[in-house]
Amino acid sequence: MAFTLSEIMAARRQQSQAQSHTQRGSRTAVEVDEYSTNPTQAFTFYNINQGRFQPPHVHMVDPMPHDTPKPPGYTRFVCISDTHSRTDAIQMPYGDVFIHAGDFTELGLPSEVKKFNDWLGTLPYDIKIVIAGNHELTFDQEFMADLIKQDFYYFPSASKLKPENYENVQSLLTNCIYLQDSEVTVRGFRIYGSPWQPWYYGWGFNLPRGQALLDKWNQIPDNTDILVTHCPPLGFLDWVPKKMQRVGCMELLNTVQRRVQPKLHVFGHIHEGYGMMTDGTTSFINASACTVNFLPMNPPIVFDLPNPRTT
Ligand SMILES: Nc1nc2c(ncn2[C@@H]2O[C@H](COP(=O)(O)O)[C@@H](O)[C@H]2O)c(=O)[nH]1
Ligand SMILES: [Mn+2]
Ligand SMILES: [Mn+2]
Repeated sequence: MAFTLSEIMAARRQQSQAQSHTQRGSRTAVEVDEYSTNPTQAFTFYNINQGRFQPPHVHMVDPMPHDTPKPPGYTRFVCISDTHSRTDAIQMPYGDVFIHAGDFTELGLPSEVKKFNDWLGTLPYDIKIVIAGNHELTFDQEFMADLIKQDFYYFPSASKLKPENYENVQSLLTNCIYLQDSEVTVRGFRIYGSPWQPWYYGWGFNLPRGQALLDKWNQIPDNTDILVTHCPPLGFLDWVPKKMQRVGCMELLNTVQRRVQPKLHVFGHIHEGYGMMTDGTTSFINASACTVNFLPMNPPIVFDLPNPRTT
């Protein structure tokens, strides 16, 4: 891939801007990036994960073993995602706060949501936080309205659903706190959740890359401690090997690194990206339980954070 001199100069300007924001610890409003619609090219162009920050803090992190003792004064987060109605064999570790980053069903059918909620009811955590993903079709009311207009053409297996069965589908989640472009404070941590992701074959909560997604990320409060999204940010656990593509969201990356700077960002969606990384400020967890073949093989990832001081 060849870049012109002016493109290289523009990338350098962007890099040094990002670097000086990081050094000063300042937070800036995020604008749509000119390479937003081509994330694989943007990853190379901006040298994300290597040249954007000096010294390079970005690296993979080995998830903590589940039997690691929790230090006093810490809260343990148990992160999972993309369980796709396959929770039966999953071994859940000790922890305080459960976080599920979406795709807990295959199609968002009320029967699947009830089954997931029953499973949540068996889990021992003090607090359980859940967001939706693109597979929770019924949680996206606008998507369902369009699906009816198209006579369920793209999702015939959802055609037996009647609006009265799913209009209030969130109310079936009685055993958790459900976040949808909203936040909750638990144990002093501000947690924000959002289900949106870049358009891919017209599933639920799909939006075009660029301004439409940035409008959603702009709703994330500056002082969020833990961000939960369904999709990854560009360059972090977002590689799709079979397509040789980076598919994370550029505007989400810039929102996380330049404005919000949460301690922890939990997501899923790209099953192949299961694992953990850090950029020195934020720890990134792709908690996809299912592999690319939809087998629930990946264990939940646990993460400890010191309890915020309350004065
Ligand atoms: N090339 C892309 N592949 C994508 C994208 N979004 C998802 N995927 C692939 O699908 C699986 C499963 O995702 P799910 O939402 O259906 O559970 C994921 O692991 C990827 O392989 C995309 O935007 N581009
Ligand atoms: Mn999934
Ligand atoms: Mn998904």
